[in-house]
Amino acid sequence: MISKGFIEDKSKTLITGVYNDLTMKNILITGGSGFIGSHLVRLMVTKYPDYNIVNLDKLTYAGNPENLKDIEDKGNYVFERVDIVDADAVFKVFEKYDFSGVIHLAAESHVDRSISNPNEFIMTNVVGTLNLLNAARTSWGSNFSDKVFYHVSTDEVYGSLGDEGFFYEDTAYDPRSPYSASKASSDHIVRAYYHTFGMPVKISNCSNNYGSHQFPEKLIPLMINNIKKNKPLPVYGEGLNVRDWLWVVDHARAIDEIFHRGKVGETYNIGGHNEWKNIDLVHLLCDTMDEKLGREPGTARKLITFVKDRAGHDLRYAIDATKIKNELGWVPSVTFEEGLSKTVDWYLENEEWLENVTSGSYRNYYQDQYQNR
Ligand SMILES: Cc1cn([C@H]2C[C@H](O)[C@@H](COP(=O)(O)OP(=O)(O)O[C@H]3O[C@H](CO)[C@@H](O)[C@H](O)[C@H]3O)O2)c(=O)[nH]c1=O
Repeated sequence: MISKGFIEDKSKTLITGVYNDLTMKNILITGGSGFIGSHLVRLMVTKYPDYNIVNLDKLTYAGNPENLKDIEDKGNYVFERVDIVDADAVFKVFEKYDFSGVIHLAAESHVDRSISNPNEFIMTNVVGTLNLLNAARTSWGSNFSDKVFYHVSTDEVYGSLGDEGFFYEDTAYDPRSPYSASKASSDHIVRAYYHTFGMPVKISNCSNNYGSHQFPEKLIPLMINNIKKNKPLPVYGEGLNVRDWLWVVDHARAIDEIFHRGKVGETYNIGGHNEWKNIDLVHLLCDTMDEKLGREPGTARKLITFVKDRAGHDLRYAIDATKIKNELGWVPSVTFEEGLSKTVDWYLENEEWLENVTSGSYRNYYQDQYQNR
């Protein structure tokens, strides 16, 4: 084991050189301060005390270490504030730690933001992924034994479905937003490093996630926040678009399975088989919130406001998750009703978190704290 002092004195790790204890695997998780990333870091730190989990995160508006407050003092957790677009900084982290595995989640993820600012998505999602692949390749040389580079991706790479059918692992890519095009590009680059350089890669493509710690720009936390504050509930177009919702903790469980037991060079689709038209989901949220807040039934529904549709709005996503079920035995652990109820409770109990992320105060606090590192 690494001596306690070595871990606790984080400043020491900066000058000690390669952080390498042969009894402890160093695993890099990028984007670990974000929504899905923080759930994965929590799972890995808790479930695998013999792993040293290094969370590399830039701390954008959507990520803050506050999300990991409950585990940040664990001896097997380290935080590195790094922008994956900065190739030198990424190389330095790979020099400092001897990683046996990389789980790459860091990404710009909001479709609407990708429409107003595509460049940032290409830089972070495409160039950032390339920088990580290059750093891993340099660090690992040609010795790939027991190494894994795992790219966590989205079902949006497959494009838009009509009223019928599902996305399968071999569905042709047809990304239609700058966000999904950037994720499709990074998937292709990851696969290219497998075919060209023999890098042991894995990819998963997951459907829409919901749960605690999701930035309230995404549909579910945005609606919860607005219902609480009696603000309008903006439903794009006629609300007929369909999404396949999965509890974020179940996504983290799936990533754990794929990372440890998935086949190298393969893709796994992850989804909850839980399709909802946006308007039906918003109705469910309204009714759930009315009940939990002790309001008159029908109160929240009056806040629904149909607004201009998203440009190029994909109609429907639906995942066929047979492969991960048959190969790895993964199935969701909760029903949508259970997961949604837990989620609503969390946002109602964590008002301060919601206020701080929307005002940016966590971000400012942590950015000041880490700016000289
Ligand atoms: C924010 C917002 C969204 N919508 C609609 C647009 C979509 O049809 C649906 C869900 O929107 P979003 O929560 O933005 O999620 P969506 O665009 O589906 O993409 C999500 O799901 C993807 C996986 O499918 C992830 O890769 C993305 O990172 C994630 O953002 O709700 C509204 O009607 N009103 C809203 O205010």
